[in-house]
Amino acid sequence: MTLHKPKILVTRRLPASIEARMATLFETDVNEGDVALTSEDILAGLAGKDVLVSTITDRIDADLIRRLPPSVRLIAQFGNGVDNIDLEAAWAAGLTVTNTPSVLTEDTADMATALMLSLPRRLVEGTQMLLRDRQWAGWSPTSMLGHRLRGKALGIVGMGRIGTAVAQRARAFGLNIHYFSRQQRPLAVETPLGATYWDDLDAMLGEVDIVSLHTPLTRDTHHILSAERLDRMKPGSYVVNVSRPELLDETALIERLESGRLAGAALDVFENRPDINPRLLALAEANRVVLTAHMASATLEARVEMGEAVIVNIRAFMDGHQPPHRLLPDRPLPRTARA
Ligand SMILES: O=CC(=O)O
Repeated sequence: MTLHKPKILVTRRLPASIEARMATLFETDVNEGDVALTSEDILAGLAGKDVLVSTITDRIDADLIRRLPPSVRLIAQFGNGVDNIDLEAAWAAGLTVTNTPSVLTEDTADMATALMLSLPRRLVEGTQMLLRDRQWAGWSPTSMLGHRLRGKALGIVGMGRIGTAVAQRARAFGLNIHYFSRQQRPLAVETPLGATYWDDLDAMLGEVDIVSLHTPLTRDTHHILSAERLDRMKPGSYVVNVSRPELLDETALIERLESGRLAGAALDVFENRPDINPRLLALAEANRVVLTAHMASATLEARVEMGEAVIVNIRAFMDGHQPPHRLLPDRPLPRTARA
């Protein structure tokens, strides 16, 4: 049992209800500025604290971990992905690390599905025509023709919680589900989805019309959609990425979109954010890609539930219990700690 209120540093603003609850439960310092803190700012803010509440915009690398004040024993990440944290270094330093999985699964899957629909059905283009170009194409037998989703094949890379939720939605749209994953999912998962498991990603890529990435960024998955693999995709197919930008070779993707080899891409994450590659912006102008601003899990509901999960993790840990979302070294490690 803790005798004092846990002292926590929160590196970004959180929904008001979560900040209010944290203020009653903990001695809370919030980064009011709400821009990503530097390592030095994080370290200065952590003096005398018990817990670092980090988010995916913080770079928690081995150097920062080595320099943490000894009072800090928990990194309670507000987020599902933890590729911004050097987990090996954290564990080696005896720290506990938690995240907030599950609560953003459905919202992220909704967004991936919306992006998947937006490409062949020219949703953004239709809006642009009315709004930017003030043009009315109107109904005609030949105007604004897209492509039907039903009957096409979707290849999901990473059939975890989010990948499975995407498959459920895609199934309702009549897509045939294929997936590549570290492990084959049980029949109880596969059968209702009519899902086909591939243990060879290269082979799957040649069979599907849309590839959607839903794997965490680890040492093994960095550029899992490499230039060579993009070349294995069917001509005229689509890429959807709401996961992490480093899962694909962005330059190689751009080249294949520019050449017309691939029909389109819908991206929520970008290698050089916030400076999005101008070639991607030009492709967006030409309605070849749909770009959103890392907002796949951005619903108020998800953010509040993520905040609640952080609170539960902190309280359990500080009371000497196992936090429900403790990360343990039983999964592939993130590739790097990155901003
Ligand atoms: O990208 C969002 C997350 O990992 O929570």
